[in-house]
Amino acid sequence: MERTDTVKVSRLATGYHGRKGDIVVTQPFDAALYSGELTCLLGPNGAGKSTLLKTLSAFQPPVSGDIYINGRILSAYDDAELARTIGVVLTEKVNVSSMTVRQLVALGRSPYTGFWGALSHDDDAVVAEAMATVRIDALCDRMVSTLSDGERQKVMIAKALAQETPVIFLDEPTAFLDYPSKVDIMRLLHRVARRRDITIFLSTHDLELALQMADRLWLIDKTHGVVTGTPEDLSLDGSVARYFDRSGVVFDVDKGSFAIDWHPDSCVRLVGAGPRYTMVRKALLRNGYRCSSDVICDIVVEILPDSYLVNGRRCADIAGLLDELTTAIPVTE
Ligand SMILES: Nc1ncnc2c1ncn2[C@@H]1O[C@H](COP(=O)(O)OP(=O)(O)OP(=O)(O)O)[C@@H](O)[C@H]1O
Repeated sequence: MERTDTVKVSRLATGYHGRKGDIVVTQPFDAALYSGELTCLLGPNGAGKSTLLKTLSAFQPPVSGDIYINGRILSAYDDAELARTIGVVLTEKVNVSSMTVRQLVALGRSPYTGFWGALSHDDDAVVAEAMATVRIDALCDRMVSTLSDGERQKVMIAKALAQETPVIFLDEPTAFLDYPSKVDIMRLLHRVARRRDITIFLSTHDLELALQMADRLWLIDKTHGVVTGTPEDLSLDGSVARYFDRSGVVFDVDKGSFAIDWHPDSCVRLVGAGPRYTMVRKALLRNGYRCSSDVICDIVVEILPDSYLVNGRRCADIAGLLDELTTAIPVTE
């Protein structure tokens, strides 16, 4: 499938109009979003993610620069055209307590329905398909007020799909969800972008998930502005580390993920292999011990088939091993 740069920004600066002049949140940058791709916008609190999404959705004007959607400048779109071009899913809980799931998803058809908003058979089919895509068919007659946060988030995504726009923007769709639900939503959006060849752009704080699941990232912060690229290119060129390394957290480019920088001050010779080796090393690191199988240390931990040895004393599990460590008598070699 051919990739099209559906959304293009040129020397775009975002921000607000203050009494003393413009407050620039993001300095001018160029970037693009592509059809068939899921792009994630990542950055620390206050970096300007919501401001950028609101600007791209035409809820507020740019401080400077231009936004083009399907080759046409955004400011030339009227409200009706915008509603058929961009679907927007915000995080705020919608106040639709007296509505069923099906009725809420059907609101996505309002850019196409007449003055009275009556749905044609075709509209009904689009609503049913949107609910099926997001796998919420079973919820269709439930009142929206009775849904869990994750279920409601899926309903809002189905509403955006029913709107049949080539572009969908979502502000933190994975906020407040448990980890499996976050994965579920991201996987769903990734699949929908591919299958329907639409452009999906979302802001998130779920860095690890975005690194795994996004086709492309936009990284944003107040110091560096915006950089864009595949998660892999941005990992390799140091951008991910530059945007997110903090004291105590380091980006491990070999694993493509972040790790806590523990600064261990003691060492343990750890003898063994496999998943229990990995788990013991993890527990020891958290308790201030650097582990290696080939160093000479006062403390030796051995992983046996059914237990652990700490300087020759047997422990049944890792909790016992940690207790034993506090009283371990140094070995003499
Ligand atoms: N209406 C406003 N007028 C002036 N400044 C604003 C306004 N709204 C937000 N800001 C400022 O713009 C900056 C970016 O805010 P924004 O909400 O876009 O960040 P964000 O990256 O979405 O943050 P978070 O991750 O915390 O949601 C912040 O410094 C914020 O205080």
